[in-house]
Amino acid sequence: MNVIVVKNAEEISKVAYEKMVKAFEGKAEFTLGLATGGSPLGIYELFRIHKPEVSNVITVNLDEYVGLAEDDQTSYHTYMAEQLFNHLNFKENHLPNGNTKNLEEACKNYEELLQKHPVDLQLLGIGENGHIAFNEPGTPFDTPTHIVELTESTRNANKIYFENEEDVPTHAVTMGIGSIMRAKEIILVASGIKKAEAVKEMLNGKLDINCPATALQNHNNVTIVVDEEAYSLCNK
Ligand SMILES: N[C@@H]1[C@@H](O)[C@H](O)[C@@H](COP(=O)(O)O)O[C@@H]1O
Repeated sequence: MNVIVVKNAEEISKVAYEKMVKAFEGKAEFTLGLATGGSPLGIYELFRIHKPEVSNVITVNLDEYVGLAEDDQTSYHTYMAEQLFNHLNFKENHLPNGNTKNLEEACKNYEELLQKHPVDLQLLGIGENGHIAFNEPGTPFDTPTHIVELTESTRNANKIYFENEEDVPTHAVTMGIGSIMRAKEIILVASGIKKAEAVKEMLNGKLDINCPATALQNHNNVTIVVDEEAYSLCNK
């Protein structure tokens, strides 16, 4: 894995943004995999400031909570609309459907979409427990898009986005590790000391389903962009 260590979150966003734009500019069509959470916010801000040409870009997001209406303030649909889709004219935008009675079918449909539009570049964050998208520890590395029950640790980390703790959904629909690994290129961003343990495991640990991000060791085109704090436990 190619590792770029920079000073802080702002620098991470700059490096990731520039790599992403370079990848899709001038391409007839490009499928860009996007992520939510705190980590990509600075990247999306740069998109809003610089407004690159994205009419050739189809976006596919990693995941969505189960049981929230698309226009719910805390859904990932709303997050993406507010951060990006209301500001730039992408060719198409897709997120998994977590608000349906037939979640199995929603997973199947999303996997079909990914087969139709293979991801050229996938942006990822990493959870404190090493999860990628919502693939929690214990998820086999070949899983397609599926329904997950969120761990206490993930619900805890994400509760800041909800008014009440009990509002944090218990389940989500997520691209699987198998789906993510099919992306031709992956950029993972992580900043801050809270991510240091997960980053260390991902880079220095053995392949282990208990740290989903270690799966990335098997991918041939991954760039990890981290700040000094997130990298601080590596090689120690
Ligand atoms: N489903 C998202 C992940 O895609 C994200 O990478 C992770 C880290 O979030 P943050 O960037 O806020 O630390 O949180 C959530 O669980």
